[in-house]
Amino acid sequence: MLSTIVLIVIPVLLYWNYISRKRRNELTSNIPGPPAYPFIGNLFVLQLRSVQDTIDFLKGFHLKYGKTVRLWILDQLNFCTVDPKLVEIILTSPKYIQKGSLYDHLKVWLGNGLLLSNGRKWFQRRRIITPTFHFKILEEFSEVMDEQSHILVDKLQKHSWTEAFNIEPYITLCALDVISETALGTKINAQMDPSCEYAQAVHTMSYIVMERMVKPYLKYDLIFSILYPKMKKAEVKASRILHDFTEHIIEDRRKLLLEDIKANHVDTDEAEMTRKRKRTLLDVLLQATIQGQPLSNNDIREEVDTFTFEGHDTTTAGISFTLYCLSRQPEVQEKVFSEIREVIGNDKTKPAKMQELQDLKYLEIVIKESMRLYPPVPMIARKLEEDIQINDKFFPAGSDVTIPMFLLMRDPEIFSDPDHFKPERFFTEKFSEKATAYSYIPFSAGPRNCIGQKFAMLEMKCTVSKILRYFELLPMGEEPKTTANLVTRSTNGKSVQTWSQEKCTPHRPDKIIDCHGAIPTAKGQGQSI
Ligand code: HEM
Repeated sequence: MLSTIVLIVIPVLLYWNYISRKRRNELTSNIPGPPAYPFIGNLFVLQLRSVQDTIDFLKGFHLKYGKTVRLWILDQLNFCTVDPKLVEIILTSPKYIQKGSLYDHLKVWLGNGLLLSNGRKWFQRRRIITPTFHFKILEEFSEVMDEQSHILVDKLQKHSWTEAFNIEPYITLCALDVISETALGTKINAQMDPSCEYAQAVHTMSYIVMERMVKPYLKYDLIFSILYPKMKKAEVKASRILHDFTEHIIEDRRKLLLEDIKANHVDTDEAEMTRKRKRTLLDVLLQATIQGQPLSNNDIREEVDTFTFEGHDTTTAGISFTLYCLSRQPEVQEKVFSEIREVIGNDKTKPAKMQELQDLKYLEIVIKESMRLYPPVPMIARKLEEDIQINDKFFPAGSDVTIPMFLLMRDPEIFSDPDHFKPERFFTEKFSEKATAYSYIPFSAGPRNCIGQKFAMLEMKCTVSKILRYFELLPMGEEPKTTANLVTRSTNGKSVQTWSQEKCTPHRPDKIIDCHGAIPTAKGQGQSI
């Protein structure tokens, strides 16, 4: 009986699979890619890869097959592209704003927040949230950034003059403190208490999401629960901790806001709110209405969770890779340090003002160059809602298109000497011209670009400049082994050695040069990163 069923069912499924792919296969046959098997497609090629070697794996793929590669994952047609023309069409058109299946695993945590929502919901939320990044509000946020980076340098003091260490965990906690205070209006003090439940849950959740992302068969909850029961349990626990935490804060803040309004301390006028206390993303959402209706706690929670996720791991990657690059490039570090002293002054305890941070133009291109080599968001993906035809190439609606940023931004046709850290290229090279503008997109581009990019730049500048005001970074410790995780990470951290600037006299440039002259030489110094 069983064999009869197998004999009938398998050929039927094979035939159905052949028919369902046939048209798409024919239409896209001129786009190269590895041979696909019935049913599974290229699943095995992908699933055998660990998170660690995603970068090398995709690099190899593009070297072998060209700028756009075709892949089948089960019945899903995928394209992986570093072709700026296709990237431009996808990112700039409001027709292609739906996210690819790559993001599905984030839903457990982020629900349908701004990063994952589509259509009308996304449009309305984007409109509500955009004012949170108003200049005036950012100015207040920069005070929080300064305070938190001050705690950070205190924590780093213990490493000064000792040995190379991984700076990333310190930056993570600082970034988490910044985002919770600015988005939620709540201090979680992660830097003072790294074992705090919330920080741990964020860490666990990020790890699990990425594990599921690189193993496409774990997309199905049932298979995930059967194959990885412990991980499933950890996912449920972490998501409960994260959701409970934000829900409590929303409740408390809603009560506070209502009490304030009752007591007439606050009127609903925006300017008045801003004047009385620091306005947070949560306040914006609590006061927002859509067609006269306030947002529910659940609606607000998904947005707040999205900000916590998007707003701390990304900036951590941006800051810690910049610090690593600076530690390996003493001349660049020297220039940044001089600029900081010129703009902010010699008193390192003085908080940096927002305008001063904006005036750090050289530091800005250093951060941009670091993000080119190590894009904090390693890849983005879209699901095509309509067909795309470019010359003889056809991309059918329903396909997923993935854009690996770390390959796009190292294209030798666009960037001279692409694997080298050369911040000055942002002054001299012409890749910002229209034709190649879509080759440098660490914050993505078009209608779904990063809403927090000004915030991110401010935080990165604030933290990096604060660290450099206190420490010189030495090129010690292992070179990072980069991997495309949810954000770009290094499997062995980002090692640097800090050397207290106290040892130099900030008022005496000759002394500074003496200090820099004492930098121990290390493997990789001045070499390609
Ligand atoms: C160096 C830091 C950052 C980088 C490189 C970065 C990069 C990106 C990229 C590439 C996207 C587009 C994702 C996609 O198309 O799938 C994005 C979206 C987004 N980012 Fe950022 N981001 C950073 C920091 C931040 C911060 C600090 C916040 C919040 C405070 C934030 C909030 C968001 C949100 C909410 C979206 C979704 C926007 C939408 O779909 O409308 N990001 N980010």
